[in-house]
Amino acid sequence: MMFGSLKFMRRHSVHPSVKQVEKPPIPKETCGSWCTPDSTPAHNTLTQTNSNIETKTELQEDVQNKESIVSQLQKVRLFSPSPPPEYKSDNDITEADTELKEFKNSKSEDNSPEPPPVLEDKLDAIIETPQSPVPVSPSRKHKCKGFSQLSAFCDPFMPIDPQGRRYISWLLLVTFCYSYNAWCVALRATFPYQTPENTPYWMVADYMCDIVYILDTAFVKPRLMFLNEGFWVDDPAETRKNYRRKSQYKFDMISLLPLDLLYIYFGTQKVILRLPRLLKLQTFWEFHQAMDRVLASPYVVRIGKTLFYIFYLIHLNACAYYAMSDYIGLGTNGWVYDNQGSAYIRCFYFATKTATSIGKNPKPENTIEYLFMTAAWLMGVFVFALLIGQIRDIIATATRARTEYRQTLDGSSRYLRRLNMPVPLQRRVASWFNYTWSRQRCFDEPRILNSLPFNMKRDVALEVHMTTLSKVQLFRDCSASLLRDLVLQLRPVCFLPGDVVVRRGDVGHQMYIISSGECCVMSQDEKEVLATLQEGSVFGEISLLGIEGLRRRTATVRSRGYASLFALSRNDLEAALKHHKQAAQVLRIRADQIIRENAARQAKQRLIRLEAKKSVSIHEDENTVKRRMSNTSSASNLTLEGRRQRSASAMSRRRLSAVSETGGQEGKTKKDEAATLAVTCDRARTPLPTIVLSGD
Ligand SMILES: Nc1ncnc2c1ncn2[C@@H]1O[C@@H]2COP(=O)(O)O[C@H]2[C@H]1O
Repeated sequence: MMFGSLKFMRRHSVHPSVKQVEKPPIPKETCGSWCTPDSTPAHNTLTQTNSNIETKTELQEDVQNKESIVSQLQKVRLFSPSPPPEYKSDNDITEADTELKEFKNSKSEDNSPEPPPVLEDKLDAIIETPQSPVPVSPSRKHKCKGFSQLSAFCDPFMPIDPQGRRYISWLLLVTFCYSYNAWCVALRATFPYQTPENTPYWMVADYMCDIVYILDTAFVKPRLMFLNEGFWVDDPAETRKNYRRKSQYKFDMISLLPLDLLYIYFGTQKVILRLPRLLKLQTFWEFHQAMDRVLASPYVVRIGKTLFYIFYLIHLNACAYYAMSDYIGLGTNGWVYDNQGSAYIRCFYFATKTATSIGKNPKPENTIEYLFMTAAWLMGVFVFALLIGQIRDIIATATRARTEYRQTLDGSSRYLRRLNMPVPLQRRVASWFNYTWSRQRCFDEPRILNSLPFNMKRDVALEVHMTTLSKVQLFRDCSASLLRDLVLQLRPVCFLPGDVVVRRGDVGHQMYIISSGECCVMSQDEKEVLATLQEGSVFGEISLLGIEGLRRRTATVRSRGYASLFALSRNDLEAALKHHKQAAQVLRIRADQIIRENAARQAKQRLIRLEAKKSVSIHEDENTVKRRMSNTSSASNLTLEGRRQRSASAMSRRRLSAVSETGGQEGKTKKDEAATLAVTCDRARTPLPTIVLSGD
């Protein structure tokens, strides 16, 4: 019980504005921030002493100690409940900064056994969907340990991932063997290319392909894992059963029929006996589907497959033409092949002419030739339709995004011209389109994402924006669930060089995270750059935090070059911070630090201005006194004492007038100026009022 309460104290932050309600201890990783007491000096004190606590009284004393330390630390925070002690020097202004560093250091010094995970590690846990159907089965993981992936692939008892690279490489080999059979069986069956001399070479090639077929049917396909109601099944008995249930298994078995044994009766010239090998067509399709999935530009695969079909049909046509010519008699009439030149090339040429209806075809002279030509032309129509239709589809799909971009750009240019917009503005719009296109390659990202289920959408967004988000300090310091909650609310926006992202004095509606590029925080007069923010930096949050008197932008922020940012709306931020108090604290501390720095900077600038004016007026006074003294040196009736008094009064009059002049220029008297300065300095030193986030 006692240690339970101790644990509880160690793991929970003591927020003065929040009434403490006893909750069960939360797991360590959910507290992984430098804002939790785990990393505070209070926590260290507590952990050092807790081993000595044995009685209830000691425990209570320790709790009091801890609370006093925590309250001291919190006095300098924005969310301090009570007025702070007096600040003795300007160094106090940077105290928030030091405090942040201390907290970070104390985190590293913390004796906690588990260091907080870095964001990249956290992201692995955030993305819940498996990245590939590689089995999650622990048994498989265990079996794979110590073996190379290749040996695992060769192991006849290991299941195979159907989307793994090894399997796709294997499919490539089977597809190659299939293509060899598909082309060579027809070629050797019709053309006289298989002679008794080269038959052994052909047969070696044939049987090597047959070995690949056998290995595929006996050892690879039966080990393929499959999805059963969303679970990957990698049990060898089950995968084997699954393969045998498929029609593919039957075709694969028929394709292996050893009809070649009939060579004994018919001779090795009867290559047509290998025709069943062409039934392994499903593996050919499977390979193309797999390539379509894994390649960055699947259009290449699709075009390749279409061309394969077209050439294959023309090849079959060429084989049929030669067979027909051979049957009628080579060179016996004007239509048949005249047995001149390379037989295959001449016949392929004829078949291409017929299929594409390009060029003059020889006139058929008998019924059988007419029938052949009719069939060839019909096939030609089909080939043409297939070729044009498929290629058009593929190209249209490949360039659809670019076409849409062109249309949008043209539409916007026409619209701006019709409204007679200034040319520079038109150029800026075009420039924005170009930049956005070059960055995102699409304008309808939300539409694509919206077609996915919520979890998948979130995982896709996390993956896409992973590089940028892993650099955001806020997400590093807070729990990973904050990132999960926010990632879908982030809206990508682009800015051109010099664009104002937020303007000082405007009402804040969004905060920003820099995805790429740089943004400059400008001083009040926009002449000085206060800070240059880079990739992963967050800005524009102060006016969203609901700080009394700071609901408008505190500074102007401009993009330096092209900048890609993520915008997060006030409502989305508030909704997230309602559930992530830790993130709210991080933002408040950062806001506190920035406000103090800005206030200190302004106070210093005013002081410098005032000092400069003072020295100018004193200089002027001295000159005037000297002039007067020289003018009135002849007037001996004045005593030395009288002159001094007059000079002093003149000097004070001049000072006063100088100050009132300054006041006139700036709409303030010197008194006002001094008072403002005092207030500013005071503000810079004293903590700002408690931030009230709506929903807190
Ligand atoms: N000195 C500074 N250094 C870094 N960022 C600043 C500084 N001053 C203001 N900002 C940021 O600029 C933003 C302007 O809009 P906000 O006031 O909403 O939030 C502000 C801060 O995020």
